[in-house]
Amino acid sequence: MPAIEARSVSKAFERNKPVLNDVSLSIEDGEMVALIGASGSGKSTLLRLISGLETIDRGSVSTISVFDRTVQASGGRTTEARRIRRDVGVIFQQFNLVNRLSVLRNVLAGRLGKTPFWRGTLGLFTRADRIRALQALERVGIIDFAHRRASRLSGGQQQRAAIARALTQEARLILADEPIASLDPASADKVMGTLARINREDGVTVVVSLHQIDHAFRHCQRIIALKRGTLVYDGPVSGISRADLAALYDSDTLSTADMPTGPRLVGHGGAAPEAAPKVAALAVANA
Ligand SMILES: Nc1ncnc2c1ncn2[C@@H]1O[C@H](COP(=O)(O)OP(=O)(O)OP(=O)(O)O)[C@@H](O)[C@H]1O
Repeated sequence: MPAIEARSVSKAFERNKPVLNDVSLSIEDGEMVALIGASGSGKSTLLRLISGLETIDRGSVSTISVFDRTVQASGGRTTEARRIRRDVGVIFQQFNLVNRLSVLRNVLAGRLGKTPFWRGTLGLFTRADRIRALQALERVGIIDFAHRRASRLSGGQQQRAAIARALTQEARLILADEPIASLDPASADKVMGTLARINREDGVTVVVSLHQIDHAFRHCQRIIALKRGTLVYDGPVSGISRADLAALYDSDTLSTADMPTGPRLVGHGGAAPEAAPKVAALAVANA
């Protein structure tokens, strides 16, 4: 079953200014996919549409399904979208934790979708939920900070707390929108390594938008590239070249640090995409 199925997705915030233009893609359960593209290419918008945080254009033929349940259709969010969100963990660049609450309380928020409303508002989580949250904190390596205020964690630690929240939620799909954009290289490595491990060990599908292409090469098996709202590449990381990347970013000065020198993949449990890569489209979009 595909984790995500998007058909002819278009989105415009202003009339005649499409931010996404007829984007179709299918991501299998268990894949770890990097979403890349220059600033403003539509990565966040696509992730927000998949998670149901944004709505497709009214009257458009776009459809988006998550685990075979329709999130967007007939020009709007479906009534199911809210329920589907229980299976989807969303991680943003700006660590979306509640600063004044403890790390543990933030992580327990992952249980809210599965907790009766009155219990959740009073913070009355079950013992099983607390154990689950502590186990998640242990897995992401920040159990020692469980009772610390979220605001007192470093950016990388906050991002790992957000991953622990998704684990506690038992998310089957994690959508991470530039989760390492504001982190130093070592913290970025830890966050990406944590996402890759969860993907590998738990089979959680991960779609992560990135500006740091080297991380896409190191941790992901498949790349989907957007250029000015159009999907221009969808295929294995091994199928994308320096020239393709230069075309994608309109740059002939890509840093060598952006390209891998060794093996491109680290151990990964996801399924390989079968669709032929659409490298040719890059040249067209760049023309
Ligand atoms: N709520 C909004 N209202 C109006 N325009 C928006 C809104 N959200 C995004 N946009 C516009 O849509 C375009 C795509 O934005 P988006 O954030 O999806 O790109 P991105 O590829 O994620 O960029 P970045 O890498 O800089 O985060 C941009 O031109 C942006 O200004």
